[in-house]
Amino acid sequence: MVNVLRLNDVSYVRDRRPILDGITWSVDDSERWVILGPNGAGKSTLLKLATSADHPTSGTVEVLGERLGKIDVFELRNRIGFVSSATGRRIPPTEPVRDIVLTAAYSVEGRWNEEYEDIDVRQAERILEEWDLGGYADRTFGTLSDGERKRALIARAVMTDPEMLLLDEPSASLDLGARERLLQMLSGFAASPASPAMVMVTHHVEEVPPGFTHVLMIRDGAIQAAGPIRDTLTAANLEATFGMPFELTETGGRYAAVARP
Ligand SMILES: Nc1ncnc2c1ncn2[C@@H]1O[C@H](COP(=O)(O)OP(=O)(O)OP(=O)(O)O)[C@@H](O)[C@H]1O
Repeated sequence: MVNVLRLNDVSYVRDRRPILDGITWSVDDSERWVILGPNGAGKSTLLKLATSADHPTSGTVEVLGERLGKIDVFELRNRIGFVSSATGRRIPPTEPVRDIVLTAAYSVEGRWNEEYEDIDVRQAERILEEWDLGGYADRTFGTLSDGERKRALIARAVMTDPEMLLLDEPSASLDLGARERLLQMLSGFAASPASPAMVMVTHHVEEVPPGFTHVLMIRDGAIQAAGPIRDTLTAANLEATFGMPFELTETGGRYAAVARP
């Protein structure tokens, strides 16, 4: 097992307010984590540190074995796949889906006059098929549905064979069918030993893909619970995290929660 992310007593303070408070957490390459918590809990801020886009106010963050503040973060970022609504906004709407994936190999958004290697073109074709986008390669990003866009962004993120894949609410705004399709794909991807470590932020236990191994539950910037999903994703921990009692059920690796009357 190789450690890909390690936070030690991390705090992140803005406007004198602790947004993350005393977070100690680590992720190994074989693990697939879900970060669960209410709006404003600090989930995206945690991912921002994991992508090396920002530094903690105190404590230490090690990403892929490198301590933030001591290394060239641009080199590091090429080894991390990251999908969020913000990454989607950076893609030009006129960009064909094939190029969205292909340009990741060259760390650019929007094709210019680059010459692509055959090996990259073949890899992009393979990944497009894998994420069920083979028939969309010539379509432009602006013409895709939300579900297709999410898959295109994930395909782009995995194009560089990242050592860690970070997904910030990938199924937000998807209809039931698109959500289920995406969860099946994430679940299949998570099951492969060749896949990188994964960390996925969500608000909903229904969006936990089967096969994800661990859960980190946060509220007001502090960890409420963290550990293997089957021991940690409990009604008691949900109550501590979301501040109300829930009935939690699990069927075939899928979770559902409703408020307890
Ligand atoms: N740079 C900043 N300056 C001031 N406040 C910030 C900054 N970044 C985040 N915050 C605040 O920190 C809190 C946590 O934000 P964050 O986006 O990490 O939460 P989240 O758990 O991802 O929320 P959501 O589920 O709603 O996306 C929020 O109240 C947000 O307004």
